[in-house]
Amino acid sequence: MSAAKQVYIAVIGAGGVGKCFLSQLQALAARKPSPKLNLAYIATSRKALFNDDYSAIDIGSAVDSLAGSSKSPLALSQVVDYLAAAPAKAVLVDNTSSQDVAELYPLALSRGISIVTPNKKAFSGSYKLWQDIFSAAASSGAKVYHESSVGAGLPVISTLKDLVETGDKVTKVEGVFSGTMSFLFNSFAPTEGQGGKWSAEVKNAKALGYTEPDPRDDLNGLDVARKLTILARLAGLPVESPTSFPVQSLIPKELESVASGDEFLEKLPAFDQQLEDIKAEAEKEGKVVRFVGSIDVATKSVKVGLEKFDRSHPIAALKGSDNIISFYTERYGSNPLIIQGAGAGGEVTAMGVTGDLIKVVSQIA
Ligand SMILES: NC(=O)C1=CN([C@@H]2O[C@H](COP(=O)(O)OP(=O)(O)OC[C@H]3O[C@@H](n4cnc5c(N)ncnc54)[C@H](OP(=O)(O)O)[C@@H]3O)[C@@H](O)[C@H]2O)C=CC1
Ligand SMILES: N[C@@H](CC=O)C(=O)O
Ligand code: NA
Repeated sequence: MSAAKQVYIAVIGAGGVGKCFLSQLQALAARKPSPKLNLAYIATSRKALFNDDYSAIDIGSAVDSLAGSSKSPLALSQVVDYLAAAPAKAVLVDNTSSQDVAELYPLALSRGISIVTPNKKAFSGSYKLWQDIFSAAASSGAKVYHESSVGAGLPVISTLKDLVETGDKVTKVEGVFSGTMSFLFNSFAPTEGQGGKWSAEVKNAKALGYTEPDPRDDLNGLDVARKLTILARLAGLPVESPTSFPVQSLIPKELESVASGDEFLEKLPAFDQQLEDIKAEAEKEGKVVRFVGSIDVATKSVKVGLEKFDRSHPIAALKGSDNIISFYTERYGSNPLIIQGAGAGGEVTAMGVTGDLIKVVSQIA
């Protein structure tokens, strides 16, 4: 097959999502699509695997080979140089939650490298970074897709883009945007039965691969704030940052300054009563508490935090790590367009990433 029929892929990050992505990529590559998908670089923060002549890394054994590799990762700007010099078009798949990698996107895009990622940092950082990313993509023609940055593999971003690009007017977006928060409240404050201990459920959410690498990024509301920042920007609001609107944190004040996520998890059981009190207050009204977010486009207001719901409300009745996202628009009137399903987990998140890769490859090769 000629070089022109190949697409070179670099993968940064091989954790919960990255490993699932690699197995989906292996299945995709085995289907022998045209063009051929050539894994040319893979790295974690400590190790890398690549060949100077761009010969393909075996996808099926990439994780094991990476663990045994003696190569250090290239500096991020060198990753861009390496991909820009590849014999055909290249895609950078960022499966990290790194701000440094996110800040590389404008440079990569400006050099013709497309980006596919579940990482929220680039799209919910400063508004300038957002503008730099999309103007670099517009000038070079490189593509940038980030479906899994909101609602994991659920078609949230593609749906919102379709609404906006087809001329509908989005008036409000609301719902449950965190798989971790959904799982925590569904198991700690279920609509029926007792529920588990808050700190134990936080550990479970981490073990199930729902949390951010540091679970405090979920519990402080910032992960949901990032998702709302992304959706608000796509709906036309130039939100400056995820800290420019009210966000409720569930981190106990006493633990705000602990040094690491592990130390936080160790100390959290001593503060379980704080969440028990919130749960009991809702129960007194016959309700359950849930962590939600909303964007009101007309008033330009975005907010994130706890609210009480009747037990029969669709938000109260969610299961597992499910998200529920309602789009109110002029066309849909008072019956919103609703998207519901798993909002976290390696396989469903990787599905969004692999789906994005398929779209990019079909456009660039
Ligand atoms: N888990 C989920 O359900 C969802 C996750 N996401 C997003 O997906 C991304 C990945 O999440 P997840 O897989 O759970 O996280 P993990 O912590 O499991 O994996 C992160 C991976 O990124 C690597 N990494 C981190 N920083 C760097 C860096 N600077 N350079 C190279 N590699 C780096 C880590 O390597 P090392 O171990 O060496 O540090 C690790 O391999 C995040 O952005 C997250 O927000 C989005 C939707 C759902
Ligand atoms: N930690 C996030 C992962 C997906 O974005 C969540 O729990 O929703
Ligand atoms: Na999504």
